[in-house]
Amino acid sequence: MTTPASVIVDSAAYAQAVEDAARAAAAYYAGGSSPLDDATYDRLARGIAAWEAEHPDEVLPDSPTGKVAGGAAEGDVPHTVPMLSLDNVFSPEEFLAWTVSLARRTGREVDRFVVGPKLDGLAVAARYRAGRLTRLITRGDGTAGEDVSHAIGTVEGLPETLAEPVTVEMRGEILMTTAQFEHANEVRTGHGGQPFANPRNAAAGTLRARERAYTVPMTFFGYGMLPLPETDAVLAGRLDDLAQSDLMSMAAGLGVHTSAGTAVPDVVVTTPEQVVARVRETAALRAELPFGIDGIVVKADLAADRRAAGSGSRAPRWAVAYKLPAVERITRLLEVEWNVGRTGVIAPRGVLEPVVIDGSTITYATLHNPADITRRGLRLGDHVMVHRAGDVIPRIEAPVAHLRTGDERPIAFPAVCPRCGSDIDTSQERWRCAQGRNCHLVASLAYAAGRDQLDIEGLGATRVVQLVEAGLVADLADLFTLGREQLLGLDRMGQTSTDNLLAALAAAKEQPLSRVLCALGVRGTGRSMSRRIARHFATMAHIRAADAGAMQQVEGIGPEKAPSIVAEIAELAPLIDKLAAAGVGMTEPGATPPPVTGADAEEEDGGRPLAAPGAAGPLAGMRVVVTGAMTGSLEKLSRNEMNELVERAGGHSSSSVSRKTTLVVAGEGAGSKRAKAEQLGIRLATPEEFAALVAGLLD
Ligand SMILES: NC(=O)c1ccc[n+]([C@@H]2O[C@H](COP(=O)([O-])OP(=O)(O)OC[C@H]3O[C@@H](n4cnc5c(N)ncnc54)[C@H](O)[C@@H]3O)[C@@H](O)[C@H]2O)c1
Ligand SMILES: [Zn+2]
Repeated sequence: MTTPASVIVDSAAYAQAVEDAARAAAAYYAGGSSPLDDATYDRLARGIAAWEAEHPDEVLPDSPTGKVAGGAAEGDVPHTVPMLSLDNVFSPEEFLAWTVSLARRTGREVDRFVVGPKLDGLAVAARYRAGRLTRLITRGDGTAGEDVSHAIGTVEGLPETLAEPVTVEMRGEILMTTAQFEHANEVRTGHGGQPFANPRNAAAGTLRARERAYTVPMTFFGYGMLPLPETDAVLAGRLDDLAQSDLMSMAAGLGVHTSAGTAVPDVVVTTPEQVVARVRETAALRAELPFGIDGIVVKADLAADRRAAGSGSRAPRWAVAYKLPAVERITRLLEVEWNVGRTGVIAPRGVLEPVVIDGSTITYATLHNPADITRRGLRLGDHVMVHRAGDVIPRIEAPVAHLRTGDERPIAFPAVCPRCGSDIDTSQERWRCAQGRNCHLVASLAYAAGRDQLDIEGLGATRVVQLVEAGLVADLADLFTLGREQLLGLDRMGQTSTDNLLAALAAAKEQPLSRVLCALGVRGTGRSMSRRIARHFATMAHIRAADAGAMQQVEGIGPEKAPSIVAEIAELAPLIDKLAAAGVGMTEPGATPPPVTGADAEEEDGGRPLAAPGAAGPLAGMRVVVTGAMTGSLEKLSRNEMNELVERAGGHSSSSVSRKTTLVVAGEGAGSKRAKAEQLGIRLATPEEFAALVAGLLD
């Protein structure tokens, strides 16, 4: 898979692209955050190169094409041997083609390859004189780099003295491990700074910063060693002749950190097929590595092969980077959702503008906890760097602060548990519902007691919490066996409130099946779906006997929903039994059970079409929408109760007006729905007219 190129259509677009690329690369190499993610930058760079190939006379001097670091970095300390970039391949085919063209150029096959991780940091040259680290230099433009010796002593794996007093230059990558990155961001934001977008960025920024009130550690991985002009001739000769793999063993022996101790050490193989196999192994390990890699580097191992291949001005010909798909993209943070886990942990989750990372569309990313959001300084609407590797949950790293428009909004933290409404324990970084594991129970009981379900007056969230905490209620059915004495024993429960609650519970037992079903909170069945199921089956026994096929006979339940509803009802069997035993109603007044269906039944009645359920009543076959404020005898009815009334009268209630709608009950203040009904020529009724229509069903 090659990164597609941006398409550049004319000179003006080309000039703009060059400017954008130069600005991005300057930020990227300086450790500021680039406005582009790597995939976007690479697409732009390829577009630029493609346009230049067609218009060689119009190439601008600032073009990144063919330059180390895209021409965006520089320095004033000359390198003894240029520090180059690497050419890229993206597939086994491209890699094989690379080996073939290399063999053609050198007139020989490469004998041995060394295959290792392409570490995602920045290249440095570390000069050791008589075994002491004297100078640290960045890659810069490849011929000269920047002196960053001030960082000596803060880079793990890059010792200040070697095991032997040799004069050599170590080359390698400086990066931050994931743990170092997290630490660095904590320290940095603790000092009032903006968090870094990702570990690479953090390493680049940290390495170049000269004066800072704090130091944060980084890690070095050596991948090259060469003589300096002062190196004695014997050693210089040896270094020039050693295989890459032997050089690295020697570096490790001198005390320098290399990939050797990691899960993806450099390995020596002899065939291109073995290289490809190793690439696959490394890619599979990527997500679990404690440091970032953006590919695999393949090098000719033997000095003779390297000499024969030589180098171009931008990259050596004896090595190539097998790139892995980018794991980071920049997208926007649209919302933050707060989800309560099984143990009551309240975790924020970012809703993203969908973005494709490594072939999957990502719409959510974890945000850890509120403190983390504060630390990262995130706001809604921010552009954020999103990281996703393998099956690991995508995470938001940091806002790309300079892309802010001023329209970003602060992220609101919940004041009470978003599920059950209880207090939140904020004493730890991970917030928890004060109800802990009982949160779910409190939430489901409060829901069941709600006005549109069992309508148990006096049983709000606070009272539910009290009952649960006192250990009196462990499920919905326990409510109906509560005794007077038990209730009186609770705080703030006097005679009157106890009597009222007991009366409300007794009344709840008389609720129709539709409300009991709704109170059970079966996933995918809200108020209107519960009503349809209850009217269709008429009794709980019929609902429980229904298989997925029978469940699909209910309007609005398709082949996807039916099995999960059936399964959940089966799961709820013990609770339903307990409710029935406590005297809770299990029938829907006015509904008749469907005739027996299934193979047997069909034979018996010769395939006769089933009678449409609930087809009787003044509104039989009608689709009714209720809108505006109800008045007169309907004044006290909630919207849910109105819908119930419509369905008891044999109609079908709906919340939006369409061509299928047959009647719109428009009360005071009815707006757009009324207008739409008029426009479509649908019959309108005032609340009074409607009340007359269903008079027989009103108390
Ligand atoms: N987001 C942006 O705005 C932006 C801008 C510029 C460049 N970039 C990214 O930078 C990359 C190209 O940059 P580049 O030319 O600096 O590097 P490169 O990816 O072409 O590879 C060369 C570098 O690989 C490194 N490397 C890691 N492990 C190595 C190993 N085992 N052996 C040898 N070298 C190893 C060295 O630092 C070396 O300099 C692209 O991925 C591009 O997307 C991004
Ligand atoms: Zn809760």
